[in-house]
Amino acid sequence: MSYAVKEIFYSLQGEGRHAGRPAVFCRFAGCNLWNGREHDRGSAACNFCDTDFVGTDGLGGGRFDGAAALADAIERMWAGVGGKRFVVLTGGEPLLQVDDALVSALHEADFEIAIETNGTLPVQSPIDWITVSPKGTTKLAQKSGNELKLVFPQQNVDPASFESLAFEHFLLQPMDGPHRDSNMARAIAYCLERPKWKLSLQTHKYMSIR
Ligand SMILES: C[S@@+](CC[C@H](N)C(=O)[O-])C[C@H]1O[C@@H](n2cnc3c(N)ncnc32)[C@H](O)[C@@H]1O
Ligand SMILES: Nc1nc2[nH]cc(C(=O)O)c2c(=O)[nH]1
Ligand code: SF4
Ligand SMILES: [Mg+2]
Repeated sequence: MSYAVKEIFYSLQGEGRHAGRPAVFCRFAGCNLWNGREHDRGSAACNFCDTDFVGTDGLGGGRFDGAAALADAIERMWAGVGGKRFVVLTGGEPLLQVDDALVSALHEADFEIAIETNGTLPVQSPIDWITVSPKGTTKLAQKSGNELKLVFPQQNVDPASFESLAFEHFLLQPMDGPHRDSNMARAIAYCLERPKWKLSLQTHKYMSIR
């Protein structure tokens, strides 16, 4: 299997229950809910994406011929001493490319593996931490995991409709963009009213790190 990767970088996990934890981010190129072109954003199934996932031209990006080569590149980015190594597979939509061979190679290299997925494709490999972030009215294929992290608010999406799914944590993440401040206020109000939900901030944006 050959993998198309936009970028690989070492940073702090900014979001969710692992916020603040050092991690290597592997951002896969391509997504099934948007082609990444601004021209087509309005008609895409996911239209609020904050990420450039097109191509393989980012720092540490490229085409990797096989799981060993990609796991090596990820391992080279890890800069921590001691502690458990942690990698976040993201994108774009990582489940378009992640397979058993890569997950095995990363476990061999002593990484705990997290994934950030839109949930439209099932997780089929033994990943250690699954974050599902549902998008609009798309059909969820992955209905269990560690955290369900809903970008809020979204048109025609009621957080309560996810509450019966098998996740350990239910998180609302204010939608970044032109209405970020009012989205934050609405997310706070929602969590105060329905304590099953906790707030997830994109803390890396406040820290001005990647
Ligand atoms: C860029 S996505 C990549 C992974 C996967 N495609 C997904 O959507 O979960 C990484 C995370 O950023 C979140 N995200 C994307 N755009 C956002 C925005 N404008 N405001 C807040 N969170 C956003 C996504 O919901 C997801 O949890
Ligand atoms: N620091 C940092 N944390 C993140 N958590 C999820 C991210 C993503 O884009 O998937 C992300 C990201 O891009 N940067
Ligand atoms: S599903 Fe994820 S990567 Fe794809 S457009 Fe939406 S937020 Fe961006
Ligand atoms: Mg991001």
